Amino acid sequence: MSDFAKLKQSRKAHQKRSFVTGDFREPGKRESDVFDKKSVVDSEVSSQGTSSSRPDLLDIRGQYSAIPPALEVRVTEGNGRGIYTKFNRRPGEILFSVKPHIAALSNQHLEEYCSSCFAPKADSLRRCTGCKLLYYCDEKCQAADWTFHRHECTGIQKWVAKRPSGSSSFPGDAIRCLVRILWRKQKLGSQSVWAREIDGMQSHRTSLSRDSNTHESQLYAQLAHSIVNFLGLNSPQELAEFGLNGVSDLVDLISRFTTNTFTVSTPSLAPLGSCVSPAVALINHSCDPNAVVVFPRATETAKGDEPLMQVIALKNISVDDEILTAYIDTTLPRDLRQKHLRETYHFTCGCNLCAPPTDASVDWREAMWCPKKCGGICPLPTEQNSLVRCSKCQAPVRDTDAVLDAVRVGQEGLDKAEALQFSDPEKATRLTTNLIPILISSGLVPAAHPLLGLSRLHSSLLIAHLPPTDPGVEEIRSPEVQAAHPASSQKVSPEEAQEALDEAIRAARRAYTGLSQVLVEGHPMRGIACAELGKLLSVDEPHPTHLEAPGEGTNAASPSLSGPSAAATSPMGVSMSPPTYPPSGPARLKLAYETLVRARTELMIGFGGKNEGGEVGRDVRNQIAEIEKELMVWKSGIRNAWQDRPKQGK
Ligand SMILES: C[S@@+](CC[C@H](N)C(=O)[O-])C[C@H]1O[C@@H](n2cnc3c(N)ncnc32)[C@H](O)[C@@H]1O
Repeated sequence: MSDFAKLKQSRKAHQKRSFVTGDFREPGKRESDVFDKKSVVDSEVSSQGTSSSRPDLLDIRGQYSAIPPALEVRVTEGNGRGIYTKFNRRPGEILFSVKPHIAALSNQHLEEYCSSCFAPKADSLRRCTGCKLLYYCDEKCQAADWTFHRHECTGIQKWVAKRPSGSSSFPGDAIRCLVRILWRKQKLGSQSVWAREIDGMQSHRTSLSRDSNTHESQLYAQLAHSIVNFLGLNSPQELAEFGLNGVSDLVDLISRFTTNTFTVSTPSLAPLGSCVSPAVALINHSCDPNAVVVFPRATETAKGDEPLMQVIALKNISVDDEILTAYIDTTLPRDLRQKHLRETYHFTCGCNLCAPPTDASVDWREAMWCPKKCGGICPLPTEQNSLVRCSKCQAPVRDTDAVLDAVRVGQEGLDKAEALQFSDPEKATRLTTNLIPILISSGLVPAAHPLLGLSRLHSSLLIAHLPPTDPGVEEIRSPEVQAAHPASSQKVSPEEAQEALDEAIRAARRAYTGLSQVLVEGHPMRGIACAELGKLLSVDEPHPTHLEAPGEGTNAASPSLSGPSAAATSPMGVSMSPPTYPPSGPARLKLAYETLVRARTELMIGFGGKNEGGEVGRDVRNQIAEIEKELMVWKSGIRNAWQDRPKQGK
């Protein structure tokens, strides 16, 4: 076997085609979606009652020891407590690290991840013999979680015995987190630092709607009902043994949870479950954050400290500046962000991105290209404002109704495709495939909503269902897929597999381009999207359609994401096809290399320089080293072929 074939084989052996283990989300995003919104239960929770039992904001005796001395808690009017830095900070700096007070995996991940350290299953996990629901790496992990699981284990067994026959439901991660809090508080006492930190978290009980039909009221009722059930109580009065005096205290607990919970994610940002850290929860929100919360799984972290949460600086932060993270998906347009923040967090964001738009500034989240193609952008028309112009050449957008229609259809399609992505991925892919060209031809920029959402979903669906490109590997679809889609049961030809890969690359590039227009360099979502693109580009390099001169495609320094900079005619006088994306041969390998180098730079910020960009950053580093060796082999091969070419006139 040639050196090159060996290198290529070793790269392929090491690589999966994706770094991402599922769809990826805003890091640390606190989602109301973590709760099951489907069933609405009978018990109605009163939002009335005495004023919030929140202790004095500044009374933090002995609490928050997880916050390092370089940071401090300050109170401002309107925003309550927040965390400020006493020193200047650089992008990629780890501001603080903490193990959450409470964490729980979501049900769909229970068999794939350890319920104590949240590590993915390596060979096998060991199941708890009591509840037969939670799994652990080993006895050590089980022992570490026993403090929290002891009562939960019996609770789950009772729940299973009581549930209606045929139902496979288990209490979800939100309920298990809430009930773990109650058992822990009962054990440690309500005056313990641990319990005071939990009770000191912001509650919005007194601002909850009194209308029992709102989504929030129904969610609260459902959670309250499930907590009482899971604890095996007959009525809310029995909550007294957990230090809760009646329904209003229970509503306070739920409000603290919904306002302060975080989504635990994999190092590639796929959501895994929920967690609560009162120290990290002191950080206030901005739609243009200067820091981010991630779970990078650093190599030097002891297993017992996982899942370790880290707050990482995304920008330069000056002394006395407030540390601000984003609670919601900041790629969304202003109205949707404001709606989410009001509904879940009960405040109106006053950050610079939320300030009313001016004529001079156009937000890429709500923009389209100039109709005259001058290179400028225009605000997207809305029902209220259909007279929009290019901010550069002032050309007006004429057919605003068509743009409005495309955006509306795109939003409906995105909602549908998101709902179908796991139950019927083929239908979801058809929706994204059909809608993206409509929005592009209407002039939306890659970052505009809902084009960016559709592009991200499309990319993750294509990556998740890529056929193998290696002709030596025969793929056969599962009997379920064959039964559901007989037409798709034939073997995939190498050409079809190659086209599917190229299509996934184009989709990943569109998603990364959109994210780059609205998120700062180093934002973890950008880093992961760039790593995904680099990884796809490095899966395979189809044979080049022409022979390149040495240096033509293999060593250009500028990282181009817009395709190869191929000349119109090759040095050998052979007419070349116009530049296409993605390129083939060594140009593709070179592009993969440049994209991965860029991804590493981004990941070193978003997941911390000291963490070497987290687990994905370290994978990317290894992949870069392998591609470097391959590029050397390509270069010397091309040089030899160039030197051996038949000379003209001879
Ligand atoms: C996770 S807590 C943050 C810490 C909180 N300030 C405290 O004192 O506990 C979230 C709550 O803080 C407040 N908050 C966070 N960011 C804010 C902002 N940018 N403007 C106004 N209030 C904010 C809101 O009441 C929100 O529900």
